[in-house]
Amino acid sequence: MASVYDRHVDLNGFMEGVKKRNPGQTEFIQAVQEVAQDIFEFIEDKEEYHQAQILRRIAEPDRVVSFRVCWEDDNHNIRVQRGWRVQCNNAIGPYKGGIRFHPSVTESVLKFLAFEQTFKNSLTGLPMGGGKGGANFNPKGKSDAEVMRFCQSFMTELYRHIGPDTDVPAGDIGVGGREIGYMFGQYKRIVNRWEGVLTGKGLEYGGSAMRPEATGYGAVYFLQNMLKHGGKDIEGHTAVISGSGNVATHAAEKITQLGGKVLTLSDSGGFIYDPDGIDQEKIDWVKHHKTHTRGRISDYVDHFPGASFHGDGARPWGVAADLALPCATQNELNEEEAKELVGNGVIAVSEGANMPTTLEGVHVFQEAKVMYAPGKAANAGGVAVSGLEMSQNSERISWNHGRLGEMLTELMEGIHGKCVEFGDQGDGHVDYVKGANIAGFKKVADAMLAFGVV
Ligand SMILES: NC(=O)C1=CN([C@@H]2O[C@H](COP(=O)(O)OP(=O)(O)OC[C@H]3O[C@@H](n4cnc5c(N)ncnc54)[C@H](OP(=O)(O)O)[C@@H]3O)[C@@H](O)[C@H]2O)C=CC1
Ligand SMILES: O=C(O)CCC(=O)C(=O)O
Repeated sequence: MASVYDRHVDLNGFMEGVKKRNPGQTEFIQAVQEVAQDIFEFIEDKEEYHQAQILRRIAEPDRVVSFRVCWEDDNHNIRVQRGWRVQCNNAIGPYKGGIRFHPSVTESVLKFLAFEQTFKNSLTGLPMGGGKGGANFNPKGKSDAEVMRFCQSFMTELYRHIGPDTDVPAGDIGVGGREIGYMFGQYKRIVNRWEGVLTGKGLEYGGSAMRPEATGYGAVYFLQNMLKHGGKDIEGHTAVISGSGNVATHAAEKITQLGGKVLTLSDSGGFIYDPDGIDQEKIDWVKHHKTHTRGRISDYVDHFPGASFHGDGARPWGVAADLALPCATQNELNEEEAKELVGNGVIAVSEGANMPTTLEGVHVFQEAKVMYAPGKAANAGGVAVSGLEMSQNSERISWNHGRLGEMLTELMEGIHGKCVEFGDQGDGHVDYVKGANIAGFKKVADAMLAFGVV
């Protein structure tokens, strides 16, 4: 059997090695598999990448830090959670990527996210490496005081592993403005320095205008670029969106602003279908309900009676629409659901979430030649605006909403262009998965080559 160090090891041999070294880490293995198939094709005749074992090295995080997070709930019970920071690759800049608080968080989930982030951050063109962190803590149902105590305890360990030129975390599922505030306050208290160590901060203390909107808006700008490339537009088209958090609500807002009609939103309890369209007033209600009241999407139908709620964790992919934007979580759109979307005539899919489509689902979109944008390209607007927040903090300046909006639009156009450059199939179709994987890989790989064996 070929060794993983063999120049001629094939994709299967490589993946066997990944599986052996990461037993049971299904999400991480899935993310590596999705990238490896394109990279193997790309490096076929590029001896330098083989000799330097670049892909093998990128698929091994620089380090995984795991730690205990101990905190006290409102009833004075001592609670123990596990926290992690996965620092995947810092070849092109400090580690950068969000923090997720959700009961489903495992080392495998964070390793997949940090691996994806490495390629995504490279695609932005900004100097940011890839990392991700989090804890198996569920903020749902917790009081503000409990969330604060948890965040402070989490940062009391995390602070020693991060820094403005080392690793700059941000938000993700379960981590929004409130959590970033508590974590930033604790970091500042411990190190006695104000520095841009987190992004997604409040505007009052060094945050960037446009960061809350950036991921959702960016996913729609990417969609707009794809449609334009195919001679189409968002205006007059219907869209199904999953999730009802930061990414989903801002994606819905931008689709609506551009003349599209959003039919669905969801959460882990199920989805709402509103045949009249989820307009700005309804989106504002959802934003407030999820962020401030911290309620459920099912409550939507009590306020907007034209809509229906489909419970038991149902997902919206059976609703016929022209556009689909999965914006909730990983593996939330499977092969059957992809077939259903294709059967209903979906034109384009833009992933606001990270790896929301299973590998089998991706193949369905690819075979049907649907315009399909993987998360690492489509949702890169969030981290790109985080990169701009880092620049603003370093320079002690602040750009306004309008300027940042222009920069986000340009950045998404640039990412789309890179995907086309490496993913153009020559028959008018663009394989955006391949384009994103190769463009993201090449920059990181070339930087690693420059460093020698480190
Ligand atoms: N925030 C950002 O800037 C970026 C986020 N992303 C990705 O976008 C996705 C959404 O993140 P974000 O909007 O920030 O997170 P939020 O916490 O704001 O919202 C998450 C949404 O997804 C739903 N959800 C979470 N887990 C599940 C699940 N297991 N099944 C069904 N629904 C679920 C939540 O429902 P419920 O309330 O029931 O939990 C909620 O509606 C994630 O994949 C994230 O990694 C990507 C790039 C940047
Ligand atoms: O803004 C950031 O640094 C992180 C965003 C993120 O976690 C992501 O792109 O998945």
